[in-house]
Amino acid sequence: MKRLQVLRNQFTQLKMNQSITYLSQKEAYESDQDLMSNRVGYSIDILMELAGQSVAHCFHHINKKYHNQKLKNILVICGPGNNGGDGMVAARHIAHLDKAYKLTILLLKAPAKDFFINQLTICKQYSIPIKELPNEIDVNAENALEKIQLLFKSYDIVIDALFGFSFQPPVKPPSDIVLQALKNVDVPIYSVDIPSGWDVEKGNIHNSFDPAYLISLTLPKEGSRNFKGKHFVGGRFVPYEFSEKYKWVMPDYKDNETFVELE
Ligand SMILES: NC(=O)C1=CN([C@@H]2O[C@H](COP(=O)(O)OP(=O)(O)OC[C@H]3O[C@@H](n4cnc5c(N)ncnc54)[C@H](O)[C@@H]3O)[C@@H](O)[C@H]2O)[C@H](O)CC1
Ligand SMILES: [K+]
Repeated sequence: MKRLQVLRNQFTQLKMNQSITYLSQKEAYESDQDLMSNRVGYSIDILMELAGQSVAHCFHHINKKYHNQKLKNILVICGPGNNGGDGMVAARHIAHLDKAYKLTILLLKAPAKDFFINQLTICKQYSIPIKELPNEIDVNAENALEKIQLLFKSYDIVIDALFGFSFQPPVKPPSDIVLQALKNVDVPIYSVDIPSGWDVEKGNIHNSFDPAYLISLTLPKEGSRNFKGKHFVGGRFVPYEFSEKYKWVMPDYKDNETFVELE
């Protein structure tokens, strides 16, 4: 009888995850704005903290389950927008989960906004080195691609927090060379929200890299429907009323977990 109940729960879970809602770029943007409206009351700091923490928890779960907790040396590539901010938050939460994790943040350029400067200040309290690509590598040199690939290969894992749901192709330099380098490294890549360089609605139509893992936030985006790797969602911060308001089917989170794997 108990076994039957377990199977029934698994089936419900499977059905739920298969039929959850996928968002268009516009829907992702508008619902994010709604979360931060006076009506709902979140701020970007709160949302990013929750999003980044769910990425960290999910990352740790994957590392334990699929890599025997052996991968320790982690590069977090952070882009200029909030996807990059999620990467910064995730980095310091990962630092809390196992003292053996060694994190490095790679920025494409120095951030101008106080908000990101503050995020990096917190990361410094965790002794996370913060590198800027132009200080590491001359991106205009002939061998720049090779050098970036070598840099990436010196880590066990790369977390891709370069672009999220606001990405508009075509990709501009120097991000183009970074995406190209990611295509040629064989370390596991974890993408935050959407694999960078993918069209948010049409998927990998610009021949970008294919990450091993994707951690979508709030809900997956249309472009990730045909994602072939292991797909997770972190979004256990969206008020229940959003399901009703937007006719969303949200994933079913278990116990006290902040992420869920899509089957
Ligand atoms: N509700 C949620 O799920 C939350 C998600 N969060 C994260 O926020 C990002 C979206 O953030 P946003 O700042 O709007 O944009 P991006 O990070 O995607 O990047 C914008 C950044 O990138 C530049 N850019 C755009 N296209 C290109 C291009 N072709 N080439 C080069 N550069 C490009 C643009 O100029 C901007 O500077 C979402 O995905 C989540 O990860 C929140 O953190 C919390 C709530
Ligand atoms: K990304």
